[in-house]
Amino acid sequence: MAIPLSISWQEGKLTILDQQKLPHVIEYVALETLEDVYDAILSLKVRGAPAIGIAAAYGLALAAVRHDTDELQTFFHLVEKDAAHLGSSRPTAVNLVWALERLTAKVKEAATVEQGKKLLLEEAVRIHEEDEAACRKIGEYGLSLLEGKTRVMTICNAGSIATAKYGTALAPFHLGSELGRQFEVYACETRPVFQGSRLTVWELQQSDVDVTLITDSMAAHTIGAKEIEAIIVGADRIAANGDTANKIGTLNLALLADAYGIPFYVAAPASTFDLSISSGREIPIEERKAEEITHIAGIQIAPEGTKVFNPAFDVTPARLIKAIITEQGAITPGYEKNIPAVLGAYTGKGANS
Ligand SMILES: CSC[C@@H](O)[C@@H](O)C(=O)COP(=O)(O)O
Repeated sequence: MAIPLSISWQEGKLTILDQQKLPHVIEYVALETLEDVYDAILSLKVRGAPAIGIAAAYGLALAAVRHDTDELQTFFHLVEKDAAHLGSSRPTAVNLVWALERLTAKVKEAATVEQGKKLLLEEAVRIHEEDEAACRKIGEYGLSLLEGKTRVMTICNAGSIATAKYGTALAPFHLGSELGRQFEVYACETRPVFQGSRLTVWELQQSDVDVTLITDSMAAHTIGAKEIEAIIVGADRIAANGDTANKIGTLNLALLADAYGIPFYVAAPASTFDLSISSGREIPIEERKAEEITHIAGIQIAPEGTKVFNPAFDVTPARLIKAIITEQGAITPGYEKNIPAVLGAYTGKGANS
């Protein structure tokens, strides 16, 4: 058994694990054009904040290779146009624009178009490698924070396949498995797209982690009945005050953790912080199509024409978060002050504004 990976870059080829088909079909698809990458992000073939950023970075670099011009300013203009297009694929996970901004800044160092194409590819590879290292660190810090705790609940999939490797919220479980430390993980199925049942359960099983599936509506009962000791989730965007957007249903768990008096942890790399916004009120919340709720696996489960509200994310107020676990260490409340103090040389979105 091994920790599954979802993005591979080998010999100039980008391949992703099609997360829409999991867990029944394990299929890797090649993405060759800007539109391939845009569609893969939009359709959730590649998903999870860090993985979206990595895929978009490769997508921008791949598209640049095909631009047929020797004129540097024209090339820069085309790269920026591509970045704007990719950046519009999904609005909430800030890692997407963070990665694209890193590439569009990097390419400006080029003196020729050929050099620009090379710099873009190198930067995409760097983002990919840095994310794996960051997630491993998050796993280590997460393990210390969860010292003495065994029964932990999570939602969505903030795992290896949502990142370069290891994941964020799931990183302590993967590392724990490697080190012989066994957790009992309770995974919420995560309606409407079932990232919990389809992805988290599958991924943790690959890593020999003891995982139990529950429906989202069972969380309150399960925390009491199974004596859950902590909740850990990922993040799509964290504002300067610590307010955190993550998969819809996360806020329910944070409120439950507060009611039960158990710690609620967020795990995320520096690339998920958006210090250009002061609070969660400014985080754009993606609304997805009605069919995600009215249909399950193509079968209609609600009357024809049913009115639907389908926000893909919610925002957990910072006051409910016991700590935010990053690659630089755990950040504790007093977030406005403690986020910059812990992230130090952080160069993410809004950090230098
Ligand atoms: C390490 S992934 C963290 C988050 O991106 C994850 O928890 C999440 O909300 C993913 O949402 P998704 O809509 O599946 O992309």
